[in-house]
Amino acid sequence: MAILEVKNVGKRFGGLQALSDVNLSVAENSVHAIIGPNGAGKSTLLNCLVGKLIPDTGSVMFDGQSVLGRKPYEINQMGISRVFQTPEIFGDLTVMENMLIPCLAKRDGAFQLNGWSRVVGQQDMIDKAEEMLRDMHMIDKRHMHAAAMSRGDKRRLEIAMCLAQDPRLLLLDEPTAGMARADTNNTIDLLKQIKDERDITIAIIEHDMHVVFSLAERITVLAQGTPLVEDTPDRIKGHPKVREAYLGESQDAA
Ligand SMILES: Nc1ncnc2c1ncn2[C@@H]1O[C@H](COP(=O)(O)OP(=O)(O)OP(=O)(O)O)[C@@H](O)[C@H]1O
Repeated sequence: MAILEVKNVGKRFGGLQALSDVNLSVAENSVHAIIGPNGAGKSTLLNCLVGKLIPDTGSVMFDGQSVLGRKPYEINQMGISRVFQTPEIFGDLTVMENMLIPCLAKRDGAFQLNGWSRVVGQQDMIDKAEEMLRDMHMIDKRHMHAAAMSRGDKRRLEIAMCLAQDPRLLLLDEPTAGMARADTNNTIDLLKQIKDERDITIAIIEHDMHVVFSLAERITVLAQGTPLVEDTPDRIKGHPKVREAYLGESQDAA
């Protein structure tokens, strides 16, 4: 069963048709990758899923409900969490303080600026944040300032913050961009662990074909704003249209 159904989505920026007739069906509990050359429309599509952009045409249904016209925080509350290309964490706060923010937001519906005062003495919030850090193998870093961590650990923290909201769909926008190979491999292992241990669907935009082929069960290839092909990783690897439009760009991918 599909948890996310995108039908005939189009988006124009002035004279540029960034997306046209995009259809995408993401099966529940799968890992679905969206790949394509630079400028293919991947980020625009993701932005249409989370309420940052409103498509000109088409529909986006999550778990049978339309996300169109909803604000990003409402879509987040429906169960869609997004991890950005650049980790969105609070560098001046400790790892534990960062973790408490989504825990509070989940409980209260939104994070309030006076939220900290309400954490004091609330052991259940602290327990939840610690449990998440333990799950993500970050408990020993809980007193560290987030800014002092490696790029891989920042990404790990951001993913942990998304998971604390118990999303049903996790959207990852180039989660390994700018990472060294060791951090990339750790992120692959982390995402595999998340997939194995949770009732969650993952949609991932990624340029690194090692990441895509390590994780994805289905792949949609976008080119010039429209899906070129959708198939299993094995079939995508050998698909002549894909090689021509995308994989030909990278020797790694062949
Ligand atoms: N806010 C905007 N205003 C005008 N044009 C935009 C805007 N956002 C994206 N575009 C254009 O839309 C097209 C698709 O961009 P998009 O960022 O979605 O591609 P992408 O596949 O994510 O590329 P990349 O892999 O380089 O991140 C590009 O030509 C881009 O310049």
